[in-house]
Order: sequence, then C-alpha cells, then structure tokens
Amino acid sequence: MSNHKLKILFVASEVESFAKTGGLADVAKALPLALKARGHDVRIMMPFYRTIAGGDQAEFICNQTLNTEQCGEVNYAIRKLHLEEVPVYGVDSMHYFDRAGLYGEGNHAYGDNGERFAFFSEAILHSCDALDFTPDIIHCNDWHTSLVPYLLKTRYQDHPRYRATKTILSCHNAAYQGIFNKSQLAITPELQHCNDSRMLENFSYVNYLKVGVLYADKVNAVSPNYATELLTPLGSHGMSHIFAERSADFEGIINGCDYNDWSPATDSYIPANYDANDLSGKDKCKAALQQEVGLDQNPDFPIFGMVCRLTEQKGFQILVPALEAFLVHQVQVIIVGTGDPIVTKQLQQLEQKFAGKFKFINAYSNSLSHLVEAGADFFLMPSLFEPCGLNQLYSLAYGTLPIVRGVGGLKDTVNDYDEDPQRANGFIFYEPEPTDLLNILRRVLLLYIEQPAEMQRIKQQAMACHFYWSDSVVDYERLYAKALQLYAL
Ligand SMILES: Nc1ncnc2c1ncn2[C@@H]1O[C@H](COP(=O)(O)OP(=O)(O)O[C@H]2O[C@H](CO)[C@@H](O)[C@H](O)[C@H]2O)[C@@H](O)[C@H]1O
Repeated sequence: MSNHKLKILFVASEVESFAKTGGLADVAKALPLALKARGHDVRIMMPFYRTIAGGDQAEFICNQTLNTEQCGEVNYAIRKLHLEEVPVYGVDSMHYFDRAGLYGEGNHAYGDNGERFAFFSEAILHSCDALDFTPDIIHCNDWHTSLVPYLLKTRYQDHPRYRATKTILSCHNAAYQGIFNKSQLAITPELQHCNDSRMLENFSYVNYLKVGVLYADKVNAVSPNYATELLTPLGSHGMSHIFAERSADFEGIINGCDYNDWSPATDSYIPANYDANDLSGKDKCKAALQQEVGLDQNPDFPIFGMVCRLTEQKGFQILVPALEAFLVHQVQVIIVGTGDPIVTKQLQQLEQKFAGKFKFINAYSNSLSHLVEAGADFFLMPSLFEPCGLNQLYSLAYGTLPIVRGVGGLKDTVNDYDEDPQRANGFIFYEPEPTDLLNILRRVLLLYIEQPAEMQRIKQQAMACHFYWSDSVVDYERLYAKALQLYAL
C-alpha cells in the first residue's frame, strides 16, 4: 500500500488549529498530516465557520451554486487555508456557518443542524468539480458527514468523477447520531422521502449516523474495544443491529497521540520542559499549576486533574459523589471543562465546600489543558463509555498516571497496576459506581504516600508508552485498500 499513493478527501466538522470542541478535531488534524507524511494527496474539507482561526487569511477559490429541487439555488464559496502541506477547503455559507458557535450557543444546539450538515455533505460532493479533485477515498467522520456515503450512492451514482470513489466512515462517538425530523430535510429530498426503516426513528426522523454506517464502503470505530462494544446492545447506543449488519466491513483502529503538540520535552505552554530521564521540570509545572488555578501551594499533595467536555459520558454522576468523600484527604483536584449546566453547578458547589483543595475552571483553555497534563500527578477519566479517549494518551506522555474506567479505548491503552505491576502505566476500575471509583482513588493515594519510588517507576513506564499516528495510519491505509479492493498491495 505504501507505494500506492491515493487521493483522499478528509471531511470533518471540526479540525484542530481551525475550530475545535473536542477530540474529533485532534484526529481531524493529526490523521491527515500522518497520511500526507505517507505521500498521499490528502485534502481536508470543513465548514468555514465565522470563528475559524486564520479565516481572514483564507484564499478565495470560487463561488458555487447548489441547485436544489425544493430550496432553489443555495450559494456558497470555497476558501482555502493550509495545515502545513495539507490544503484545507472551507465551505463558506453565510446562512449556515456565519454564527457564533459550531453546533449551538449556550448549551443549546442550533435548531437547523440537520439542514446545516446535510448542506455541508452535499457541498462536499458538489464542490469537487470546481476543485477538479477526484478522490479515491472520501473519509467521513461522525454524523455530521454521514450523508456523504448515501448521496454518493444515490444522487451521484452516475457522476463520472466518482466512478471509482469509495467512502470510509470513522465513528468517534456513536452516542451522537444526528437525529432530525424529515421536515428539516427539504435540501435532501432523497432522504425526506426515504422509507427505509433501518435509518429512521419513529417513521419521521432520519438518523444520520445509521445512514452513514449503512452506506459507507468501510466503517471503523476509534479503538478495537469500542468496535467490540458497538456490536453489543449494552455498548452500542441502540445501534448494535446496524453495526452487526456491517460487521464484515467494520473494525476498530486506535487513535494516535500527536506528539508534536503533546510532548513535555518540547511543550511551549508549560513553564518547564522535562522528559522521562529527568522529571524535575514536572515539579515546577505542578507548582505553576497550583499557583495558576489558586490551589494551596503544597508540593506534597497529589494533584488529580481532569480536562473534558462536561457531559454524562465523562462519568460525573459517579465522580461527584466520589469526590465528596475523597476530598477530605490531603489531596487536590482540578477540573477544567465547559458544558452541562447541572454538572457545572455541582462542581461549583464542590469548589465552595473544598476551597483550596478543589478547583473548577469553567472554561475552554488549550494552555490550561497542557498545564494540567504536565502539573498533575494523576488524570481522571471515569467515563461511562469512551470510544478512544485522547487525554489518557496525553497523560501517559506527561507521566501523569491515568485513572480510568475500563471501557472503550481506555481499556486498550491503560494497563492497570493491580492487574500487572510490571506492565502498569495507570489504574483501572470497572463498575460505574462511586464506591468503586473511591476505592481506587484511595488505593492510588496510599501508593503515592507510601511508595514514592514505585510511583516514579510507573511514571517512567507510562512515559515510555507510545501511540504513534505513524502506526495507526497504516491500519487506515489497509482499510482504504480493502474499500478500493486493492488486495494485491
Ligand atoms: N475545557 C477544555 N479546555 C481545553 N481543552 C479541552 C477542554 N475540553 C476538552 N478539551 C480537549 O478536547 C479533547 C477531548 O478529547 P477526547 O478524545 O478525550 O474526548 P471527546 O469526547 O471530545 O472525543 C470523541 O472523539 C475522540 C476522537 O476520536 C475520542 O478519542 C473520544 O473517545 C470521543 O468521545 C482533548 O484534546 C482535550 O484536551
């Protein structure tokens, strides 16, 4: 495969460096760069949001008009930015994307998200003529671009440009399925009149992710364990029958870690760099973190950090009661995140009760997320489910031991200390119960207090674990080859 250079159009709703709300953006940056490094002609396409970073520098490519049956002419422009050597095309529609948020504002999704991302999917296929780009592979990501495989096999099935084009759909989070009333879908009449019950909910709602899983040539989840979970009723967010239907074309590929952005030896966001041979810089980062967020300046207290979207997925319903009990000990906890107002309130109350020991920073801050990774001793990920998880990979790189629930990609990447001390790089608990989390937190605290040399050994072992994109990209190349039936390669 490495000798076979492909034309790849990578389509996503967010891309780190331009627009980001979560882990999808990290992958949508790192994977195309890894594909480029393998010599493929890879190009990214994303919505040209009002808030897109560097948008004022974008090169205007062309104006386009999408002729729709029911919505008349829809005008948009294509603008071009660059991610190193990779062109990034922005679909610029004032009507759909000139807004303050990506998907909504103030924790409320935009009411027309179904139409917005149906339009984006249509513009992806529509604009390749103007760009004169004939992709071998269109790599789609999550529900936002899940209509592309369907449109390719319906509206565009006889289009000469796409005669040999195949589609991949990566599922970064199957809990978000994009379910929209058909009445929103005038722009995509094929779906508005669709009666295939496999992709409908309650007859009148279209489930975008189901459409994508059913129509993509190959489908992957972002870790092998999550792929296995998606085939079970318990772990599939109600979609196991759909994934089962595609099981021959479905697999798991673990995410990588972008060590250009996430390496304590070179990180420019942190006050002192360090590596596995000399961890003294980590102590300086710890002191800086305590000072920056207003925790008591005590080098002996272990710091437990967490950075994430505040959603049910991340396990706050077990974390908050566990912390109520855990924070009576000599420990410090810092959580950085935005999202659910109920979780926000719970964390604010916890902060009032445990001032100096618990800090909640209700913000989205890239620099602080780096400082937490570097300055904390442990990183909390008690997720109810976790397709892959990236922060545990960053934590390993920074010698910040992850404490995770044994689900999804967390199980694929963290080795538990109690199960096998020699291979350990973190700690795993299984039952989604506050007492199980509390038990492991106390177990970790004891180890921290009583066995500092052992802690040091595990930290160094964690820092020696690597999840390179240059490895995962080979699995993606194999998936592309299967989609294109290039078995000989
Ligand atoms: N307040 C804040 N301030 C700064 N940075 C913040 C932040 N909140 C979140 N982030 C950042 O967003 C990213 C989150 O990535 P994750 O993979 O952990 O979760 P997410 O659930 O968004 O991604 C989904 O997609 C990814 C990619 O496939 C899967 O790994 C994951 O399991 C799946 O749920 C990290 O880079 C993190 O630092």
